[in-house]
Amino acid sequence: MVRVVAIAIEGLTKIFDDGTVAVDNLDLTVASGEFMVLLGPTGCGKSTLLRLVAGLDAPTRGRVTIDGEPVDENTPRHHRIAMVFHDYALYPHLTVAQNIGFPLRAGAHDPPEVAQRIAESARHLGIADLLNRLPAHLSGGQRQKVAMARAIVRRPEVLLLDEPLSNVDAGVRAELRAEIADLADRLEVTTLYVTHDQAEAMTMADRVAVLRKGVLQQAGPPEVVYADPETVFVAAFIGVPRPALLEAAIYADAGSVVLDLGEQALTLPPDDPRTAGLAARHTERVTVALRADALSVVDAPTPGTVTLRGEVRRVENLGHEAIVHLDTGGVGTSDAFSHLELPEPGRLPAPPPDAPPPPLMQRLARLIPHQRTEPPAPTARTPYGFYPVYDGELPGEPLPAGEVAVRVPVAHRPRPGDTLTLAVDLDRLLLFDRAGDRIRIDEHRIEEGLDNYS
Ligand SMILES: Nc1ncnc2c1ncn2[C@@H]1O[C@H](COP(=O)(O)OP(=O)(O)OP(=O)(O)O)[C@@H](O)[C@H]1O
Repeated sequence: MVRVVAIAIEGLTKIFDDGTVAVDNLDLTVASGEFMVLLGPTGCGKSTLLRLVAGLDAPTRGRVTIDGEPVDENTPRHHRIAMVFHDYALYPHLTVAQNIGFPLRAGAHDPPEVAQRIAESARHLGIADLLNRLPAHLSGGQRQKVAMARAIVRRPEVLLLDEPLSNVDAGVRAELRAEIADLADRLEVTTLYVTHDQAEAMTMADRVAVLRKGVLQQAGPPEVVYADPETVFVAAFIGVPRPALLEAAIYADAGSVVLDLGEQALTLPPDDPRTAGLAARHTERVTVALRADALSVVDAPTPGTVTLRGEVRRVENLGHEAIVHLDTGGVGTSDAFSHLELPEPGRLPAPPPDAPPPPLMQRLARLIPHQRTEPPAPTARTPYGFYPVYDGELPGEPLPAGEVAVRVPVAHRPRPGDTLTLAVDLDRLLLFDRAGDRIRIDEHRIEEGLDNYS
């Protein structure tokens, strides 16, 4: 079934008077009945975006339409939109029933209908037995349910939720997550849900939109943003434990490709399409993202398997499994290079000095011989790989050694100091360029193929 686009956000930009760019040229559509989660770190513009969708603030550029009708500051109480904030904002002197019925007070509803709507909303949230209580006599979870009941009492078509569970106890949060997602589904209401909690995003969303500094990084189903991230930021922001981000240099020679991590290298199998795709990036510096599920402990390297060695630093016993953290001797990608840095409060930082050159310059750069011997002698190795780091890229302080994490059965957990061999699943090996964008090896191969025909 083709879903109708309920919310269309086009070229939306919000620049505050002090110059803060809170939302930056954002395009996003939310289908009718869809549960879309806006996910990102604090200050990335989630709340600002929600307020623009609600018509509470005016955008600097761009527009929002709901079912084709523009939303603007003249329609802040758009009758089809309901919003819930994290602080519940209940009236302390009103009972639960009066709080839920509050949005109907000025409407054209007669008292029996109001009572019926309040009862219906309370039933949806499972709080029908609390109707005569005052908010002070409710738990945090119950208060949030009252706020939700109040939001749905007008039977909105669009529900905007701004971190509604952030003030609720951790224990109740998981339960409420499921209830809210289930409620939105039953009511077939189009929902935009803001959170910085990836567990919330992954468990509740039909699609997750990941924001960084006001810029949309990626929107897609939870399993896609997890397994197929478009930027290093998305890869690093989603997943527990966080993936290891390691500096690497690509070295291609006579059909084989090596991802050099410094103290050790991943030698990719020749004749593999992924190897062919990477060969064109000979000498390029990249970030390798390795999630725990891209790694598995093996007894010893076997032919055809790509392996890493690591020394066990820490073992976290979670009862059902253990997470083993190993030092591979690799170099962790610094914040400045990984594009993971959080915005300074109130202001976006200037673009990093190592912002990528335009594509033509990148191509030309590959043609410029770098200072190295060919083939690289072991002495040419740096902590970053075979090739010396290019000018101006080395930070003053040495970077921490790159740790990777792997899951093992508790019964087979190693001890700190043990050395393990890890097989790397090449299908889950994620590579990113210096701009933080995903290197899609197959696409690159197609591009190269086209080049050959031009
Ligand atoms: N009225 C304002 N004037 C100036 N800057 C503002 C204003 N409101 C928000 N900002 C800034 O805009 C950026 C985005 O803020 P916003 O509240 O949308 O982020 P957020 O992702 O919702 O953060 P959080 O998760 O902490 O609520 C931040 O840098 C914030 O400091």
